[in-house]
Formats: sequence, structure tokens, C-alpha cells
Amino acid sequence: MDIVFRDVEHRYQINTPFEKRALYDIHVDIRSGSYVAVIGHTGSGKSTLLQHFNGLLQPTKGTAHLGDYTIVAGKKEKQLKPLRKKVGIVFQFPEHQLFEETVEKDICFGPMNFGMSEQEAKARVGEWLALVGLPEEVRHKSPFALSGGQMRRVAIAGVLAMEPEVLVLDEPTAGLDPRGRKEMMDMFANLQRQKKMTIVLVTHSMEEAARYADDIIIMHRGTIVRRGTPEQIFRNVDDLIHLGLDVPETVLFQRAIEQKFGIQFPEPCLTIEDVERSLQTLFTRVKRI
Ligand SMILES: Nc1ncnc2c1ncn2[C@@H]1O[C@H](COP(=O)(O)OP(=O)(O)OP(=O)(O)O)[C@@H](O)[C@H]1O
Repeated sequence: MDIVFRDVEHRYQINTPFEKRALYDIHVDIRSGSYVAVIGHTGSGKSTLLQHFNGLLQPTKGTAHLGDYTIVAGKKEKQLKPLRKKVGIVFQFPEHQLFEETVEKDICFGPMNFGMSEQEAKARVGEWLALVGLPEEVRHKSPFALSGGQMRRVAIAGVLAMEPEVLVLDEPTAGLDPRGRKEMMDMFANLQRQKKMTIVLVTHSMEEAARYADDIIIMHRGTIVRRGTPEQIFRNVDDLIHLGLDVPETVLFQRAIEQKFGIQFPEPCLTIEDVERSLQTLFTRVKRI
């Protein structure tokens, strides 16, 4: 399903002394099957934006087209249950929302709530555990007996069990160690490829955005200020620094070497593998001379 926002604004606590405008005139298209990273400072409106993707929040101005749904400001859309199934949101620290006695019960909760029989849900638990890289043995354990990373995988399996078309991830790797982060990010990349899911990733990690996304949105004070491929976004280092954002270390390395030696790398270095390839090409050229 495509997501298309036209002039979407969101104000919290409207008509109260605490009224706060968190989104201004958002105009955005997210194509089905794409992998979009949303980056921006704390308070720039990322979480507010993504809660509009399944109607948890509704625009206070403008229109949100979410697949077959059109949510128009001022007309409270009530029949959103099917949309919630199509767009799965994994909130920050999703493991805090686990509550059942066993992993199996926790994972089955969502699909059963959406009408799947207990028998079918239980029969598919093994498949959902495999999707998030957990062994069958954890099925009958208490989720609270697992490690933090495993608990997070259980929570994610519960969202995947609803077979969403769009998976929205709000800082899914926060608090994980580097290895856990990489495993989790690779898992989402595989899901996007295998299941043709759309992924919207909110992250503070420029490295994650550069490596995994094919499209980047930068938010600043409730608006979208930049949009482009990782190559387009990270080409403009000064612009990112001006916006107060980090730049991947590999991009800074490339820039420092290019400036110091007056050379140009053959390709933008968004990942360590890009650096390796570029250096190999450069050294081969030097050897020939
Ligand atoms: N329930 C609320 N009531 C009032 N204001 C809110 C509410 N939730 C968020 N805000 C405000 O809206 C603005 C955008 O917040 P939001 O959480 O969307 O930003 P964010 O970019 O996701 O931040 P973070 O990276 O810290 O999660 C902030 O100024 C925030 O204080």
C-alpha cells in the first residue's frame, strides 16, 4: 500500500493552553515496498508522523491516504481496525509491552485479536519465531526469562504475526549492543526483501540510515526539510552539519582523505564496504602509475 500525505498538520491538545503544533504541512509519498529512514533531532516530529501511518493519530489539517483509507482532518475515522493490521508499528522498547505468561501466548495475542483461531495461531508460532531468528524452544518460556534482545524479538514477532504490509520501526535497535543491532537490522532488511514489505525506520543512527534505507527523510521542527537517496543526502556534509545532524564516519573519512590529498573517491562511501572497494580501486590506480 502507498502512503500519501497532503498538507498534513498535527496539533496536540488542541484548544487547550498546552496546544502544541508538532507537524506542519507534511507533503510526502512513500511507495509500497520501499525502505525509508526518517531522521531528525529529538522533538522534530518523527514519532508523531509515524503514528499517523496507522491512524493512531489523525491529522488536524490536511489529508492522509493510507492504502484504501483516506483520513481527512476534522472527520474522525473510526473503522481503523483493518488498517492497524496492515500497518504494524514497533514502538521504542517494545519489550516493555510484553505481558503474557508465555512467548506463545504473547505472539498469538495480536492475530487472535484480529480474528485468527487459537489453533491456527498456535500452529504458526514456529514460523513467526523463525522470522525473528528465535529458536522453537522459547515458545513455552516466560518472555521475562529471556535476554533483552530476545524479548524485543518476541515483541516484534507479535507485530509480524499480523502480516502487515508496512512495518514502522521507531528506533528498533536502541539499547542493543553492536552485534545485536546489526543482527536486528539485517533481519528487517531480509523481511523487506522476502515479504516485499514497506519499511519505515526512525533512527538516530546515520550509519543505519546510510546502509539500509533506499530513501531518507530528514525532519526538522515538524517539517520535512530534505528527502533523497542516501547518496544524495550524505553528499552534502555541510548541510547535515548545519542541520545539527551526524554524518556517517565513512563519509567523514572519505571527505578528509579527498581534501588532504586532492583526490576523488570513485564512489560515495556510505558503508565500510564502500570504503574498502574505493581504496582498492585507488591503490590499483596508483600501482599502475
Ligand atoms: N502528547 C503530547 N502532547 C503535547 N505535545 C507533544 C505530545 N507528544 C509529543 N509532543 C511534542 O511534539 C513535538 C514532536 O514530538 P515527537 O515525539 O513526535 O518528536 P520525535 O522527533 O519523535 O522525538 P524523539 O526523537 O525524542 O522521539 C515535541 O515538541 C513534543 O514535545
